[in-house]
Amino acid sequence: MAADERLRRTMMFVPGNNPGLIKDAGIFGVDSIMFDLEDAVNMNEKDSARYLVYEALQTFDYGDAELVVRINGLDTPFYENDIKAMVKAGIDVIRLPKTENADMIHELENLVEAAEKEFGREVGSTHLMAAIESAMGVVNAYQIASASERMIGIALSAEDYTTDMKTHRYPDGQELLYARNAILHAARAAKIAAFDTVFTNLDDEEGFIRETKLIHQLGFDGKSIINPRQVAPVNKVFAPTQKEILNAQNVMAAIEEAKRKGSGVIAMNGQMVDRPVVMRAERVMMLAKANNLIDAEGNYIEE
Ligand SMILES: CC(=O)SCCNC(=O)CCNC(=O)[C@H](O)C(C)(C)COP(=O)(O)OP(=O)(O)OC[C@H]1O[C@@H](n2cnc3c(N)ncnc32)[C@H](O)[C@@H]1OP(=O)(O)O
Ligand SMILES: O=C([O-])CC(=O)C(=O)O
Ligand SMILES: [Mg+2]
Repeated sequence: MAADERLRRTMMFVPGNNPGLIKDAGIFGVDSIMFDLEDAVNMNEKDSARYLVYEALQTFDYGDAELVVRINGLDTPFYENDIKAMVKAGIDVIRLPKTENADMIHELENLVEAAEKEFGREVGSTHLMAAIESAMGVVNAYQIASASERMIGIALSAEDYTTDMKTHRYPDGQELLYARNAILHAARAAKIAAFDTVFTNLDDEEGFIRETKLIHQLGFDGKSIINPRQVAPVNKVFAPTQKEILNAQNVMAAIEEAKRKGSGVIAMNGQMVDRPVVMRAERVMMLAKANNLIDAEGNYIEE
C-alpha cells in the first residue's frame, strides 16, 4: 500500500524492552505499531532493546499494521546503531523524537540512505516521521515536514512540549491549541499526515474521548496511543456516521455519472460535487470499510 494511502488512526507505543508486549502487539488492530527505543527504555537497556526489536521484526507476523520505530534522539550515543539495525530489519517508518529543525531530518535521511545501501534495501524504501516536542520544533514545523520526500508525518509530543513551554497538560488542552494548529497546518501544507499526542491517564476514558473528538474535528489523521484500551475509542470517534456514508456513496455515484458525461463536476441535490468533495467521500468510504460499516458491495451494514 502506498505510504500516503494508509489509515493511521492509532499509532501504539510498545516499549522496546518488553518481550511480552512486543510479541502480542499485533493482536489489537492498531493501524501502526511503534516500537520505542527512546524514553520507555532505560539507559542501561538501550542495546538489548534494540536487539529485541530487531529480532521481533524478523520473527513475528504483525499482519497489515504499519511498523514504526521511535529511535533515540540525535543528541544521544544510540541513534546511529538504532538506524542501522532498524533499516537492516526492514522497518517501514523511523520516527525521530525531539525534532527541532530540517537539518535533523537531513542528517537522519543521510544515515538511513547509507544503511539502505549497506544492507541491500531499496534506497528510499524507509519512510520517516518527526515528533515535535519543543517550541523550536513547532516554529519550524513546515520546514521539518517538507525536509524530505521520505516524510510521511509529523506528530505533536505534548509531554515534552509542555515541559519546554513551562506549563503542563490541562484537561481542556488550551495549552496545546497553538501547537496542534501549527503542526496540522505544516502537515497539510507538506501533504503528509498529522498525529496528535498521547493521553497518559488510562483511567480517564471520558477525557480521552473528549480529546480524541477535538483532534478529529481539527483534522488530525490519528493519535499516538500507549495502550490497547485506547484503540476502540479512537476508531469509534473516527468512524463515519450512516448519514456520512450514504452521502459519500451518492457523491461517488454522481461523479461516476459526471465522468460518463465527460465532466469533472456535477450537481447533486442542488450541491456542487467536484474534486475536494470526492476526496472527502473517498476518505469516508475508506474509514467505513476499516470499521466494517460497509459490505464488499459497499452497502451500509445496519448495526
Ligand atoms: C511520553 C512518552 O514518551 S509516551 C511513550 C512511552 N511509553 C510507553 O511506551 C508506554 C506504553 N504502555 C505501557 O507500557 C502500558 O500500557 C502501561 C504500563 C502504561 C499500562 O500497562 P498495564 O497496566 O498492563 O495496562 P493494561 O492492564 O490496560 O493492559 C492490558 C493488556 O494490554 C497489554 N498492553 C498494555 N500496553 C501495551 C502496549 N503499549 N503495547 C502492547 N501491549 C500492551 C498488557 O500487557 C495487557 O495484556 P494481557 O491482558 O495479556 O496481560
Ligand atoms: O509522542 C508522544 O506523544 C509522547 C512523547 O514523547 C511526549 O509526549 O513527549
Ligand atoms: Mg517525548
